[in-house]
Amino acid sequence: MMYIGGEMYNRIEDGTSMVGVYGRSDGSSSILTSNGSESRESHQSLVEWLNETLPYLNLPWEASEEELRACLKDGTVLCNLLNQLSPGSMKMGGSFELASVNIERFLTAMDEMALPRFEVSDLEHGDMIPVLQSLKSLKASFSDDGYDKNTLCARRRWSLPDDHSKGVDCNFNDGSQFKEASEINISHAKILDLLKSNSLQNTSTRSLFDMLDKLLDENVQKMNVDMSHAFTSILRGIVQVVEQRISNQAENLKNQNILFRVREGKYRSRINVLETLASGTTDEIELRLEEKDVLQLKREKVRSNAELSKLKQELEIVKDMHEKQFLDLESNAQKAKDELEKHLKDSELRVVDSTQKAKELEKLCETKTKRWEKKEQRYKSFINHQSEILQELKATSMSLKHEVLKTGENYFQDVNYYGLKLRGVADAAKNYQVIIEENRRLYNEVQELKGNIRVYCRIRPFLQGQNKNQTSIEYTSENGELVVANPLKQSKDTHRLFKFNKVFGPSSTQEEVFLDTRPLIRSILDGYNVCIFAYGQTGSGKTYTMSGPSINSEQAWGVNYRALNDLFHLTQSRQNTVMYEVGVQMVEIYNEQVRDLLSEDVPDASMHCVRSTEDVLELMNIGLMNRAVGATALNEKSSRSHSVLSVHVRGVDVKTESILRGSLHLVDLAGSERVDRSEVTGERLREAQHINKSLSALGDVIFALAHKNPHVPYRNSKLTQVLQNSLGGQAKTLMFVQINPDEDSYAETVSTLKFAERVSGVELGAARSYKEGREVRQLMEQVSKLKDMIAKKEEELQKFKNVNGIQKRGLSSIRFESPSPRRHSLGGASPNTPRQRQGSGSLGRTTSDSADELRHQNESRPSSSKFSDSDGTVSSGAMELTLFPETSNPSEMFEQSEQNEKANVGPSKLLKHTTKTDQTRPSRLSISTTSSPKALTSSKRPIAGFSSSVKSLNRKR
Ligand SMILES: Nc1ncnc2c1ncn2[C@@H]1O[C@H](COP(=O)(O)OP(=O)(O)OP(=O)(O)O)[C@@H](O)[C@H]1O
Repeated sequence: MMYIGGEMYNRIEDGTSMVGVYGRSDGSSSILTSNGSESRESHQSLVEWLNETLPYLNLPWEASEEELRACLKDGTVLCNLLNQLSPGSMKMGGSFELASVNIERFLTAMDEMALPRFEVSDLEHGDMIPVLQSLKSLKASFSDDGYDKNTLCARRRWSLPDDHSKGVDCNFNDGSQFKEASEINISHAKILDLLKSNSLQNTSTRSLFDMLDKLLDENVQKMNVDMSHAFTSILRGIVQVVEQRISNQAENLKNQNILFRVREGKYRSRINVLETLASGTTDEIELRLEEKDVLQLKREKVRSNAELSKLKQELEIVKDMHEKQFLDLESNAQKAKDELEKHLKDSELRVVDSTQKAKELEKLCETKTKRWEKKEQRYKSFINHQSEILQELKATSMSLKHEVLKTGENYFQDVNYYGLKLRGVADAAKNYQVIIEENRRLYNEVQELKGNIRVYCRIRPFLQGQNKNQTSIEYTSENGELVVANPLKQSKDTHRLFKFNKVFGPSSTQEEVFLDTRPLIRSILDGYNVCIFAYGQTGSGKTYTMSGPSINSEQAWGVNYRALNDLFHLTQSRQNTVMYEVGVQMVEIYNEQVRDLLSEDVPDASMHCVRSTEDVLELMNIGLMNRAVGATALNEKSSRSHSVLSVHVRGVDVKTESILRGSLHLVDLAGSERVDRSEVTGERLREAQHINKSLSALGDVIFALAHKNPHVPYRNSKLTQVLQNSLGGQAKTLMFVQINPDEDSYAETVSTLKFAERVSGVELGAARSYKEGREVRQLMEQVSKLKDMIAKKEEELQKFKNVNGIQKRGLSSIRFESPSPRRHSLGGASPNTPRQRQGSGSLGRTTSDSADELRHQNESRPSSSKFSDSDGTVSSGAMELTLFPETSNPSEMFEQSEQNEKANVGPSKLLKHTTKTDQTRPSRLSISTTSSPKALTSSKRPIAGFSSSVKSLNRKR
């Protein structure tokens, strides 16, 4: 567009300059000057025309070029001239306007009219011909024979008011408005207004093209639908104007061509006139004029001819040029038209395209805008939320900081506080063990004073093949606490707490167990009666605790061996002050029958004097071998009987000759489990029933003792009869409660522990030692002598009765009144007397001796009445006598011991020995159930009281 516009513009200029060239060529100037008259004529006509147009000029008719220059130099005249020709076409800036500005404004107008122009310098100080030529052209344009259309057209072009101070384009005020409009992107309405006001007509072609360019370049992208229509309209308007101009130009050119032809004709006619003049009047001239003039004329003619031919040539050239120019212009116009149309189509397509794109863009923009708005909203809310959270976090962090600081302070305070406390605790902990020991000792002492039955609990370790994880033992403590729980039921109710004097865990050794038992055992050397029994279900370790798994290893020894071993050591260490005698009995209660374990052929308890540990071991071996052992599902070697090992000690103080008597009963009870669990039938079932019966009788006795009942049912079983002295008397009693740790035994364990708990609450009263002083002994001897005397007197009396029948009745009545020795020995009113407890105190004595003793015992033990047997058939005291016999005359026991010593035999040999000797001299230590010859031959001398009592027991079964 620019190119086309620019080209067109140049063409027009070229055209103009051609005109100028035509007007201002040196040739023409010389022609004008050479043709003085015509030149003058034209000069004069120009001056004339100027004066006519602007009368105030009042130029002289023959005004020189310099005069004209002076007149036209400031440009005002030129502008006024145009204003005069086309009134109001030029806005005059007044006297302040610069000359160059006025001239330029004039020249621009000339350009627009496609009239030849001149240079400002020409007017100022150069050649005036171009100036004059230009004015002449102007004059010709506005002359009557000139082309009014052009004039009108030209007039239209520069007739609008203009801001002359804005340079070349400033002439076209509306064009500049368009330019501005395009530059500032004027509104559609404004563009349309411009179109309607037809201002485009007055805009230069170049400006139009510029405008178009800018519109296309800058606004097509931004254009919306409405704008695109306006834009199309503008384009159409511009194209129409350009077309119109091109056609005008073409018209102009045609007119100029015609003008040139007219002029050519004129020049031709003039040339003809001049030729005619030259040929027709030669003679006259020659005649009339002087030869000088003729020559001058000839020269002028030649020159005119030359000039004419030159003019012709020039005319031809100009003609050709014009034609060529015309053709060029036409073709250019056509090209421009085509290109413009093409451009228009392109523009339209682009506009449509742009419109579509704009629509799409608009839609896209809308959706994007919406999306962005949504996003913005979301971000805003997110940021708000975040800032709220941040605030909260800040607040939290502050509070946390405070809290941390506070906690830190508290922590340090606490640390200091607890440090102090800890120091206190550490100090206390140092003494804790000591205090615990002290507490235990004190507790035991209190228990001792109260006479409580001590209870030690021992937990058997898991045996091989048992699952160690399935235990019912939850907790054990040093101070005798034990918690059992049912592992099959996971609730708190299943947890049970028991408290005993001591709890030995599975890892406790035999030695540890004995160490806690030893003080008790040792007390028998001080004259106390001690009973230790082991209670628990089958396989819970009763035999293990009491006897140990093997007698061959000292480490494995149970309480029995260790106790006797310890006693021997003690008796030896004390032998300078006290002379001790130790006798041992071992029986078992099987199916409610008492059986001696040390003498096969003697069914009742036989006493065996022992002097060393070896003696004891030998005796026990015999006892263990004789013990009834049966196989059950629970324990292969489960003993089905209660075994009782009794140790009797008699000590004589060397200095005071006072006598100490103490006894120790070590009882290994049969398994306490229920019958149904033993899975036994027949004989085994009967055994189990007996065992259970005796154990429940034991429980009843303990229950009666715990409640301090006036009646204690000792007689309900052999076991309770055997243990009567230990349970009800003023003895020291210790029970080992044995438990299995496995979960299967939970029920048995709990029932065992419950039983043990009841036992531990039983108070027997403070234990008392039996010490017999010399005086008492002397008195007893006196009593014995007196008894002997009475007996003699009775014998004499009997003889006398036999002699005198009359006196027989009276004697009988006396005998009836006197208490029966047997009755006394069997317990009578006070079976629990010391003599009865000693049992063997009546061994080898007469019934009168027994009666004396009984009397003595009644005096010394009035409180024993509570154990009296109401029916008088057999008393627990009788059992006491049989199992825990005491020789009233210790020398008998020593006598026997000495005999053994002389024979240099141990307990087993003693058995044999006694077997042999007892046939002739029954031992006082031996016990038999009957006084039959068989019994007498069974190595021990039968004890009347014991025999009868055992018989009675067996009868009771
Ligand atoms: N403390 C223990 N350490 C190691 N093994 C033990 C312990 N206690 C018991 N045992 C073992 O457990 C098994 C059963 O023990 P024991 O025979 O002493 O039980 P019991 O209660 O006497 O049985 P029963 O009522 O049938 O006589 C034995 O093999 C024994 O060696």
